[in-house]
Parts: sequence; C-alpha cells; structure tokens
Amino acid sequence: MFLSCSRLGLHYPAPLVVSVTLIVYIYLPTTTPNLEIHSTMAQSLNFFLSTSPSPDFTHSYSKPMLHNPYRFTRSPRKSIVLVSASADNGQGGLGLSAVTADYVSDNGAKPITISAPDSSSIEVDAVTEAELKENGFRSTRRTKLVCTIGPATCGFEQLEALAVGGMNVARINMCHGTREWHKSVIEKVRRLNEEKGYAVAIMMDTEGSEIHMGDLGGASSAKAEDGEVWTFSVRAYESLRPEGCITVNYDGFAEDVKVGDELLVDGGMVRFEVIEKIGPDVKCLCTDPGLLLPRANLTFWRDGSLVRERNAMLPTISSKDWLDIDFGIAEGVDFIAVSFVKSAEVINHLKSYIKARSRDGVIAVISKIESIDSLKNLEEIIQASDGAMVARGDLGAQIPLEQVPLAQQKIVEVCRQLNKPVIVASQLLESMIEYPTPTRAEVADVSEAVRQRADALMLSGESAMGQYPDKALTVLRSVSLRIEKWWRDEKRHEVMDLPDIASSFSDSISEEICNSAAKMANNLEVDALFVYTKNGHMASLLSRSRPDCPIFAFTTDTLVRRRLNLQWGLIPFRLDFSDDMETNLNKTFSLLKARGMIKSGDLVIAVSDMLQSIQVMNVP
Ligand SMILES: Nc1ncnc2c1ncn2[C@@H]1O[C@H](COP(=O)(O)OP(=O)(O)OP(=O)(O)O)[C@@H](O)[C@H]1O
Ligand SMILES: CC(=O)C(=O)O
Ligand SMILES: [K+]
Ligand SMILES: [Mg+2]
Repeated sequence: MFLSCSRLGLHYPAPLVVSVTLIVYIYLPTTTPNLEIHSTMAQSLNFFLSTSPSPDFTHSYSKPMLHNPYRFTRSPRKSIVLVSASADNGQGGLGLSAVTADYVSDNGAKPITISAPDSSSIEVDAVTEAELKENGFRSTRRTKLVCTIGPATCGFEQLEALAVGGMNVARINMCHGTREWHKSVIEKVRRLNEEKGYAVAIMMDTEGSEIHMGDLGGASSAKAEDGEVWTFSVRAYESLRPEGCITVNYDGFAEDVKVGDELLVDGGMVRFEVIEKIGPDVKCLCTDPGLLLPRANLTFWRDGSLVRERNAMLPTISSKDWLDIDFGIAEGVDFIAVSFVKSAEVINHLKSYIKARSRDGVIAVISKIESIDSLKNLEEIIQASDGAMVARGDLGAQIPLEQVPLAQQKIVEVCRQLNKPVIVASQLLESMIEYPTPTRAEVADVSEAVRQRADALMLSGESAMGQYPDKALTVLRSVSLRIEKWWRDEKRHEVMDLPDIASSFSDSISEEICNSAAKMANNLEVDALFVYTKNGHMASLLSRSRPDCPIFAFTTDTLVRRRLNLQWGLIPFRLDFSDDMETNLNKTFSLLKARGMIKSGDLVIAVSDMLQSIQVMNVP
C-alpha cells in the first residue's frame, strides 16, 4: 500500500505497510523525517527497529506506550525497518494491538499517520488490563456500572474520567437534551473506544409517554413553597411561561384530574392538592414544598391509589420515541432502554422493527420496569427482552415506596432465572448530586443490590448533573468490590435454583456445559473461565451461574464485545479465532501472557460455542 506524503511537501512513495500475521513492517525511505511510534491499545509495547538494507544496527525497546509515544530519530542515509511486536525477543512478536507510526517533520508540518492494526491482536480495555496485572484475576470487579451522561459529564475528558473510573455503559436519556447533543456524546464515546481501547457501550433511554411537566422555559429548577398556588396547564404557551405556571405534556390531564386529587412530582419530591379546575388550567396548592425540575414526572392519586384514567392508554413508544429510536439505530447504539413498558407485545414489535432496520440487527432491547402494568406482566416482558432495568424512580411513584425493595428483589431474581442482564437504577447515591460522600443508607442500598447479584448498577443525576460524578462512580466501584470479595471469602456459592431455559437440544447442551463449568470452577478454585463465543450466548450462560472466578469472554465481534460489557463477571475481549480450540487456546495464552494478564501455571477452564466441551488446563 502506498500513501502519498504530500502533506509534508515530500514526494516519494510512502512507506510500505505490510501486515504479516503477527509482525508489522514499516519501511521508511531515507528521506523520511523522524518517526514516532504510538500504540493506542497496548499499555506497554516491545518493539524493535533496525536499518535497511544492511542492518548495521538493531534496537529492541520495551516502552510504556499508553500516553508516551516513542520518538525515533532517523539515521541519515539508511531506511528504517520497524518491526513492532510485543514479544520480548522482538522476533515476530505476539499480542500487538493497533500501532501507529507518525512522521514528525522537523519543520513542524503535521504528521501523517499510518495505522497498522493487526488482526491477530487481542482487544481489551486498558482499565481491565491494568486491574488484571495489578491485582490478579480474583479481584476484578464483577458488577457492571452504567453512567447517565448529562451536562456534568458530556466533555471528552469527563467521559474519559468515567471510563477510567470503570464506566461500562454510557446512558443517554432522550427525555433531556437535543438529538445533536446526544449525537456528540455518542461520537465522543466512540472516539474514546477507538483511541483508548475501551469498549464502553451506549444505551439510549426513550422518553416514553407518561405524564410529565414541561421544561420550565429554560430554568434549571423552580422552587415550590408550602401553601403556594401553582397552575398546571395543558396550554401551549406561545411565548414566556407565566410565573407560577407549569405546562403538562398530556392533553387529557385537565379532564382526568378531580378536585381533591393529590398531584405528586417525581414520585413525591413535591406534592400538591388539586383545588380548582378552570378549562385547561388546574389550580394546585403546594402541600409538600421542594424543587421542581424540568420535565419532572407527574402522577395523581385519589383515595390512596394511583389514578390511571386514559393515560393508561398512552402508547409505550410515542411518535417522538420512534424518531429517537430511528436516531439510535442510525447511530448504532448498543442498547435501547424502553420506558414504561406495559406488555411483551411492544418489545416484540420493537425488536422486529430493529431487526428490519438496523445494519446488524443486534441492538439489545432493555425493558424498564417502572409501572404497575410492567410488574403485572413481569415474566413475559423479561422473556421478550434482552434485559431489564429496575427503574426505581418512576416505580416508586406508581407503587407505595415500601413495596419497591421487594419489587427490586423479584425483578433481579426473574432476570437471573431467564438469563437476562438486569440493571438496578435510580437514587443509589442521590445525595452525592450535592455532597462528596454518600449517606450510610445509600451505601447499604448499593451493597444490597450487589448482594442480590444484579448485573449492573446505574448512576442517574449523580453523573448527569451532579457535583461529584467521579466520586459517585468510585463509591459504586469500591462498594461492589468489597461485597464481591465478601462473597468469595465466605465461599457463599449460589443456592439459587436455575431453571432450564434452553429451547433446543443444542442449547440444552450449552446450558449444561456452562452450569457444570461454573460449578467445576468453584470446586477446583480455578483462576479463570475462558469462553469462546461468536454471539455471546455461552458467555451469558456462564455469567448466569455467578461463579467465583472472572469469565474471560472472547468474541470475534466488536458489537458483541460491547454488549457483553453489561453482564456480571464478564471481561469481554475481541479476538479473531478459528474452529480449532487447540490453536485458539495456544494463541490466547501467548497473547495474554505477552500482555502480562495471565502467567504460566494459572488454572483455567475453557468452553466454546464451536466445540461443545469443557477443558481444564494449566497455562503452559
Ligand atoms: N442530557 C441531559 N441534559 C440535561 N440534563 C440532563 C440530561 N440527562 C439527565 N439530565 C439531568 O439529570 C437528572 C437525572 O437524570 P435521569 O436520566 O435519571 O432522568 P429523569 O428525568 O429522572 O428520568 P428517567 O425516569 O427517564 O430516568 C434529570 O432529571 C436531569 O435534570
Ligand atoms: C431510570 C428511570 O427511568 C427511573 O428510575 O424512573
Ligand atoms: K427516560
Ligand atoms: Mg423513569
């Protein structure tokens, strides 16, 4: 391949980039300016350089590469042959990630970049790699972390800080912000993945068509005081919103409410009593003061129960949601979380829509359990979905608060049985929106979710608009690690009875293999489970057993790798592999050893999609 180097004002054939299995050769003609070597993936890279045609010098270097490119000054009259590899001897190394060589011209002209991504390499994010190297297998975090992105975290550096802090999935909430804003967040996350080797997945959360307030005309909040009278109106104000007036998105609102009803903002953060109805305007007396936030959710209660008049007929996916879904498909998001799901039907409908529209047809659909109907139809909804979210914010506005913890436990359990990832969301560390440390009660709540072995925990306002997003993420991370360690130290293996879920004989074999492999892993105290999986299914079956050791999930597909990032205990790697397990294992051992992620003697159990077997072995 020849590249033109005209940007440097030099006219010679650009270097030949040949990618031969594990070695990358970059020939630099004598006229080439100096060379800079970067690796965006490898934390450290061993490489060697020599001169050509007569190799009167060869140099071998071992360098920490993540942030420091290695700069090489060209020797006068000789070409440089760069052979990059990560094996120690530099003779055709292993484990090479994308390596980039930039020419750095002396006159300050912009460097050009040659990328030589090596298809034989293995991709894993830098944070996991560092964790594995420093603390060994056992200590990697099993519980995954989702962060809602908002004004506090939408910059590239802020997103990077979250990725470094352990964010596995970035959530964008279509209730807030413009599509352009969300697009720019998606682009930044993708760039972060490409440049820094992360596999942060994107989850798009639909607005849904429940009743909520308008956006307060641009104000970030409004304070409602005890005894004040506010007007809730379905009028569309042409210009400025009058003082003390709140718009409501649901046209039937003024007809549905009755004088004497109680109106709850965000499930009770602020309360009003309906005192008078005048056409489209509903006058309400503030009985519990507090802050009104833009687009806050509204529910109304009569005689102690939630009123669901015609609003129960509102579609789960509104016309605006469909446009957002089209946007999500076009942007290639990894997950779509559907708000206020009422039945399995809507999920089936959405899944077939995605299948027909999306390039790869593989956006996972997560049902948000946050309404009375979703609890009523829980099992069939979860069965139809690719995962679920315990959306405690709205759930707590629809059922009495004291029922929320039991609902959470039930949802987590059903998801586990049906092998669907589950996220516990909302108010985990609510006080950290304002304060740098959590309350003891919040820490206990997070612990409980980890103890229930939910797949993932989610930050909402804490990361979207809070003062301490990184600190909140650190709390989730350290509490998760602590509780997980306690599980292992106590050898508290799961007593949960996992029902058979396979729908074919072949699936039954996979299921039996994974259940047995996980059990063997605990009994033999192995260091890691390896799973070679094309579509991720076997990896999720292993995760379902919540074994003591981490699960290294190797997949050929970048999209599958990102999706697996939501599931408990899985460390997803992207790797090209064949149907020959012997070769795959040898290759993986070499690659991981070269990167310092495993060592000789480690005990591993391997299973795969291709060959339905269980292999137990020591790393050679
Ligand atoms: N893209 C955004 N732009 C501005 N503010 C945002 C954005 N995303 C979230 N926020 C702020 O963070 C808060 C918490 O976010 P969260 O996603 O939990 O929303 P929510 O309004 O509580 O709705 P949901 O029930 O869908 O979670 C929001 O109320 C909003 O104030
Ligand atoms: C996350 C969400 O939608 C809720 O808690 O209501
Ligand atoms: K939402
Ligand atoms: Mg909600």
